[in-house]
Order: sequence, then structure tokens, then C-alpha cells
Amino acid sequence: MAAADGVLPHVPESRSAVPTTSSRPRPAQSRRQAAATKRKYQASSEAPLAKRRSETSFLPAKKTAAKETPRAFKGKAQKTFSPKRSSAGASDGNQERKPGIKTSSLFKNNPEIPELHRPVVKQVQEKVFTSDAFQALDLHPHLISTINTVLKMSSMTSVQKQSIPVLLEGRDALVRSQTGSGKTLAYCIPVVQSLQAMKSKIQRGDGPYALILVPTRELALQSFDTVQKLLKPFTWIVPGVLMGGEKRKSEKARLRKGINILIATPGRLVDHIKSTKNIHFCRLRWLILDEADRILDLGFEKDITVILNAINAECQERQNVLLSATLTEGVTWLADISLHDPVSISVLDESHDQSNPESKGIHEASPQAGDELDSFAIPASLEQYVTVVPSKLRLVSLAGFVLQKCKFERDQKLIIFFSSCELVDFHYNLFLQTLLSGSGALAPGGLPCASTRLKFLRLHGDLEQEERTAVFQEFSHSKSGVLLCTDVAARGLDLPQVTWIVQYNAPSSPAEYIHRIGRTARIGCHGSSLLILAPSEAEYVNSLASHKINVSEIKMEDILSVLTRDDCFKGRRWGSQKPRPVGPQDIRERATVLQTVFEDYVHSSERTVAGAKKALQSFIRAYATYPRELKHIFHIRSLHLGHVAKSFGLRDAPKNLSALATKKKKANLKRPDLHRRTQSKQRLAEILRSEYSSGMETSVTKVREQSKRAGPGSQPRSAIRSQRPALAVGTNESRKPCGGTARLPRKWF
Ligand SMILES: Nc1ncnc2c1ncn2[C@@H]1O[C@H](COP(=O)(O)OP(=O)(O)OP(=O)(O)O)[C@@H](O)[C@H]1O
Repeated sequence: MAAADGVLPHVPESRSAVPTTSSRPRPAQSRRQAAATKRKYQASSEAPLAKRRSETSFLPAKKTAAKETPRAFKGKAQKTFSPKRSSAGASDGNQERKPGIKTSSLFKNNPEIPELHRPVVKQVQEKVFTSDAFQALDLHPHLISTINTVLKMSSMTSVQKQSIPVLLEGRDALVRSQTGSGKTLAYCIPVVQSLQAMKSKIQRGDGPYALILVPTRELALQSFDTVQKLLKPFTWIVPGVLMGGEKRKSEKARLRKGINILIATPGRLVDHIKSTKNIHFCRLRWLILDEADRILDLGFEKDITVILNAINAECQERQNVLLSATLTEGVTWLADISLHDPVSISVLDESHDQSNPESKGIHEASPQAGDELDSFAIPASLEQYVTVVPSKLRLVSLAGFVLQKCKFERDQKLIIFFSSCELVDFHYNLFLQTLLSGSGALAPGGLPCASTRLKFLRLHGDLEQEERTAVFQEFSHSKSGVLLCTDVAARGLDLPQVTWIVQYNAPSSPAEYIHRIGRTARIGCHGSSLLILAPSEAEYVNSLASHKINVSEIKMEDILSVLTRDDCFKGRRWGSQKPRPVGPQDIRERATVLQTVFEDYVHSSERTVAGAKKALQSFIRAYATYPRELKHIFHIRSLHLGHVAKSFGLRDAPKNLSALATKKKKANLKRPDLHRRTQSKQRLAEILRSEYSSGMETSVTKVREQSKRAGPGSQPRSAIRSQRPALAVGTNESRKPCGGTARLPRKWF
């Protein structure tokens, strides 16, 4: 007889939450356990064992609505043991489990998984490499030899072949090409070439000749590294990075000594513009906005205003370059009105228009068809998958996928994207404590045969800079491992040999989807991505298709079936032990064992329960911030709190969460104006506390306070103070809505 679904037999040794074959119960013991189990079932509302054993399908035959029942934040999800029972005094992990403790009824009352009717669309693709060598360009011979010998590159990529000559001519440009196609060198090579060729040799004390703005610290470090390598033969040109996380004093000292190619995150640069005397831009020749569409998002916009005010006040003549894999309408519009005689470079156009070699992918910038702008190129070597998983089964499915890749396959490097720092921390700690062994510190409930082959790392904006840099370096150089992260790692990062991208929480825009999956399959390599959706979110696949993004389905059963390869997850059977073929029932049992391991860990102490609740709360908060156009797919009302709680290892839907939500909802109903205001405030707060900040909370507060004091339509204070010609930011004239990004005023470049 198989172990009951959702019921684990008594485990005498407290640390063995998962039964092993060596501790099989003796007949008398099994009889006692069977009786206990029977009593348990009589007392519970679960179907009797015999009936459940007869269920042959993987999911319950009983069909429920595709949407999870809209009982969010209300009733109890499942009748289970309360966290208190296992948490009190259980932190030492020596708590003895009672016979027949009900664990997870993971496979009951789940919404039906809908058939995915994927419209097959023709994906937009670009050619990565050309056959042309860098020697074909008019570059300094030492620069060419550095590219060949230090960077070990010989032929140009398509975007480099198109951009470098245009930029060397001195034109402004808008550059769009797929992720991992070599955009960094497409702007770094012309910058270095032009600066080394200047007639009056650059002095360190001259200050910045080029300013490169990037959205995150890791990207700043990465770009700095590339610039530094290119500058090897031109030692008189000094590169430098300002990115936060470092003491302001030491950054000031470096600024004082002089930085000629300055790479910075907007927040930190603003901080220096406001507080550092030695910063000036009178010799600036280049302004590069890498990941330009992200930099123009709300949140960065204010910083960019301050930066451009400061620059415009001191220098008018310079070259401006905007780059991204997803240049959207907002950025094109901005370029149309503000770049000087700009050139629009899109590798996509060249790939599409092979019939007319004259046209190439280079155009005078002009408005492009909306359809074309909404479709982004995806590397041809990137295979995209989606799986639809009911909320209760999300956690075990994610863990199953990680185990499949990292325990049973070689050299797999995974990045898993979550929607918040709290979610990253929760899953990181959970996986470390339950799936990883070898540290000798396996948590209560940890798998006795957990793998030493797994390596987990995490990256998000709440970590100390030292840890962020160390993680970035370690994952870069690792052959295998799992990086759990927020969107702080979504843009621009070039982490070699990443084999899989997993999106555990769906991104909030197609652009973010493209950037996340773009961390794999770079520069012609192979890679895959997996998007995990709930049944109520299945329509997201159509939304992706409307942007020419094609995904294939992987069935949840196929992911979970890996658990049958691992005897760690074997539930204890009593009665006949005859070997039998592995079937859906085995998968269910093993998934239940794994879920129980997670639940046991989460309920092992008050601290871990609180951590899970905090993560759940953060998940709900993030879920509420999907943009309007996706709200019909990701609506908080379609979440079943009890089911979602299971995916955080919580046996019950936390009551205080539901109370909080109901209270808020009621209050908001009474005050619709307040509701609207709170929503936008929350959104702003969300953005302000995002990973892209300068790393100095004070600067965020200052920006907030200043804008509050100054009111709408005001100029940044720095500009007023220094009598610089400020921009009319916030005035009705200068701002037009466009694609969620407020349009920027003319003359920023
Ligand atoms: N000509 C080249 N030959 C070989 N490798 C190259 C070449 N140009 C760039 N690369 C490598 O390709 C990888 C991706 O380059 P890069 O990070 O510049 O891409 P990107 O287009 O900026 O990507 P994203 O849009 O994600 O920011 C890097 O490892 C880089 O060193």
C-alpha cells in the first residue's frame, strides 16, 4: 500500500523528516501507524485512501475553474496544523513528529491547467556575426591589436560593423540590436579611438571627456572592465566608475585626481553633482546612455534631468548615443526631437532587408511603425519554454527543475528571476537549508541525501556592495550554479555560459522579458529559458506572441518526474514492498515529500515562519504592481491566498495578511481618491526603493523632499542654485505621456 497522499507516517528520528528505506517500520509499528492514519482520515475531510489511490490521472479528475477560486485573503485554504505547533521550541530541530501528521494535500482542489493555444508567430531574428575583421575599420593599430590579443576578438558583430563607422564620423545615434550582440564594444571602440586621437593629449586632470550612464552597479563594473582593457595602450586616458556602495569620500578623491572616461549609475552621479565641487563637464565629448529605455523609466527620469542640466550648462557640443535591445517608442521619440541629426541603427532592419544591401540597417532617425517597435529580436539560439503550474505546486516544481538541471545534468548554470528582494532571500535560504548538504548544518527537515553538487548564490539591491560584487564575480567564473536574483541582473550583465533562465515571477513588460532571457544565448551561444505561470496567467503567452515571442510548453509532470530519479523523495510505504513501475502516483508522493521538507523547514522556528510570511507579503505587493495592460492576466483577485501560501511552505494562509488586505480594501473603497493616491505613491516607493538606486538612501529622500517642496513643474534645485539653464521638467508643455514613460523635454542632448 502506498503512503497516503498528504500523510506521512511517524518518523522516530526527529531529523529524518523524510522517511528512508533503512528506517522502515516493523509490522506492529506499521499497524499502529495505519490505525493512527485511519483515525486521522476519519477526522478530516480528505477523501479516503482507497479512493485517492484509484485516481490515475496526475491531477485530480474533478475540474475546477481555470482561475483559482476568487477567495483571496478570505477563508482558510486547508485544515492543517498551525505553524505554532511545529514552531514552538522546534528551532533545534529535535521536535518529534506525531504519527500521521497531515502535510500537504498538494494535488487536491487545484485549478485545471488550461490547454495552451499558442499562436505560432515568426520571431524576429538578427545575424550576430559578420565576416569583417576589425582591421577593416580605420582604427589605431594598437587598438586593433588590443581587440585581437587582449579581448581575443577578430571579426565584428553586425551591430559593431554598423555602429562603429557611424560613430567615428561624429554622428549621434540610436542603436538597437538583440541582447548579447556586442553593443558595449560598439560604443567603447569609437570612444577610445576618438579620445586617443585628440591633438592635444588628454590630461588626467582635464576631467571627463566621455560619460557612460548605465542602470546598475554590476553593469557599471562590467563596462568599466571593457573600457579599461581597450585603454591598455593608451595609458594617459584614465577610466573611472561611480556607482554607489563605495565610500563617497574615496569617490570624491578619485574625481579630484581626474577621470577621463566616467562610467556611472545615475543615482550616484546625481549625488556627486549635488555634493562634489570637483565634478565638471566642460570638456565632455561623449554622452552614452546604455540600456537607454531603462534609464528613461520613471525613477531614473529625475536623476537624468539633474545630470543633463549639469552637462548642458557646461558643454553643448558632444556626441550622444542611446543603446538598448529594446528601444521603445518613448526613446525613439526622444531621439527624434532631441538628438542632433541622429542615425538610427537597427541590426534587425538589415537582417530583414537583405534584398536591398544599400539600405543596410542605418537610417536617418524617423518614426518607425509601432508594430516593428513592439517586436524585439531574440537570439536564434535561444529556446524559450513555458510551464503552467497551480500555485500550490509552484515551489516543488521550481525545486524539481533546479534538481533536474543541477543534480542530474553537468555544467548547468541557472539564473532564476524573482519579483522582489524578499522573495530572493526566502528561496535562497530555503534551498540552502533543504537541498544543499555538505555544510554539516542541514536544517531540520533538510533532505538527508541532499546534494553537494548544488551551489546557490543570490543577487539583489538590498545586499551590501561587497557581497554583490563577490557574487557577481563568483557566478561569472563558475561553471555551474544557481543565481537567484531580482531584475537587478536583468539588464546588460554578461555572465558567461548561463544555460537556463527561469522566470519564477513573470516580468512586467515584454522588454523586461527580453532582457531577462537575454542573459543566456549570448553572442551566438545556446541557451534556454523557462517561464513559470499559474493557470490564471496562461493568457500571458498570447501577450508575448503579440510581441513576436514564441514559447513552447513543458508539462509540469515532466518537471516533477525528476523526483522519481531521486530516492531522497521516496515516501515510506508500508505493507507490500514489491517494486512497481514509476507512475503518476509516485510523482505525487514524492512531490508531497519534498513539499513536506519545505514546510517542516519553514515551520521549524518562529523566525522562519516570519520569513515566509514576509516573502508572501512581498509577493502579493509585487503582484499588485503589474501595469494596467497586464492587470487582466495578473490580478490579485485571481490569487488564492491559501494556495499561494503553500508555495511559501506555509501550511495555512496567514490570517493577519488577509485582515490587512481586507482592511485596506475597505478603507480604499470609502476613499477612492485616497486609493488612487496611495497606489501611485506605492508605485513610486516601489521604484525608489528598487535596485537601481544610488545606494544611498539619503539621496532618494532628498529627491523626494525636494520634489515635494518644489511642487510640480519646478526645476531641480541644483540647477536653480547654480544658475544653470534648467529644464522645464514637469510642466505640461514639456511632458507628454508615452508608453508609461514621461516624455523628456527637447534639448536634453
Ligand atoms: N566581435 C566580437 N567577437 C566576439 N565576442 C564579442 C564581440 N563583441 C562582443 N563580444 C562578446 O559578446 C558578449 C556580449 O557583448 P555585450 O555585453 O556587449 O552585449 P550587448 O549587446 O550589450 O548585450 P545586452 O543587450 O544584454 O546588454 C561579451 O562577452 C563580449 O565580450
